[in-house]
Amino acid sequence: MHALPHTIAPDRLPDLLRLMPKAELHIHIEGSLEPELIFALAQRNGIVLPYASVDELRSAYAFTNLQSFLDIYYAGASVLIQEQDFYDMAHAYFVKAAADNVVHAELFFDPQTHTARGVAIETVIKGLHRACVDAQAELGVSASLILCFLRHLSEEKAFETLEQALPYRDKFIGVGLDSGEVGNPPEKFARVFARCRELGLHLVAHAGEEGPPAYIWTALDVLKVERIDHGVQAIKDPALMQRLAQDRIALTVCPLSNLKLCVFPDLAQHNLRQLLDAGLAITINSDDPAYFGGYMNDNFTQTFAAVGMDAEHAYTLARNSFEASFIDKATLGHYIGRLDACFESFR
Ligand SMILES: Nc1ncnc2[nH]cnc12
Ligand SMILES: [Zn+2]
Repeated sequence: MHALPHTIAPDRLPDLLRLMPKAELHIHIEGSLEPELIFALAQRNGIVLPYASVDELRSAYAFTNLQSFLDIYYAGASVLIQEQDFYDMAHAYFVKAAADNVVHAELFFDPQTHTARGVAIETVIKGLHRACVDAQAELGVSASLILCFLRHLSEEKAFETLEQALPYRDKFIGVGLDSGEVGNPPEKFARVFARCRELGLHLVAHAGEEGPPAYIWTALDVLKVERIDHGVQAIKDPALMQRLAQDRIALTVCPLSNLKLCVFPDLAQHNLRQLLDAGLAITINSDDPAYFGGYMNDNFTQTFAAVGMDAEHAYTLARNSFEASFIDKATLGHYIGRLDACFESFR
């Protein structure tokens, strides 16, 4: 039975958005590294940063597009050396996620950002995985890992990374595709995604963040992904909109990220509500919260205020986040039950 969210008074909407259980499906764990932790890890590892202070680093966070962000994001990740560093980063994220009533999270990580600096993939995966296990035990947050290939690098490098990761196959549930989109279409990674599919891994890809609808089509038809990360450019292609709606392909949309990377000039002009009202399986996510000025509840409350959505939209977005996740049927039923109970308590 569905809850009846439309009976909830509008002035209670911000509380509802904050308190409702939700899943986060698009978070780059390296993008959760706050400036304070960057400085603490730099000190712990004897690394000299090209910034004098936390404030100076934070003031460099003024981006004009995806690449201007990626340059500073990869530099920030250079302080991650030991397994404990990866653990501490992910643990800090889980504490923030739990405070936002995120009850399930699927974390992207970029192994090539670390292996290129001589950090073993074992160090990366073991640190992150231990934090996932502890998130469940300490915070009641279920979590899993999705390994992302950097699309500005070659498919051969992606294959090498997959080989290095396979001894830890039980510690990640899928693969994704991220980094600079334009000029690096999904089909560049056709063979490595086919191999990951044979291995039974879940498949997702960033597509249509800055890149054209054609990249969303090839992510679906060539890579055979189960979700599209971002995907907001789909609005330009009615046939694609129809395909996404019909096949219930979820889009993991990240409103504050799109704002900070100038995909939309302001939040009021974000197309999330149009995509949702067109029947697409839209979810709200934070992408790189330490860089874009907000975690999950900031994304929800600011987007709702800017585009004028109601409790019905809130319910649909939270429900979509669970239905689009890679959790098993029993856990899905449990989380939907908690979501319905939350909405009932607001009536
Ligand atoms: N928004 C984004 N797009 C592509 N690659 C990313 N890596 C981290 N954040 C990203
Ligand atoms: Zn992303």
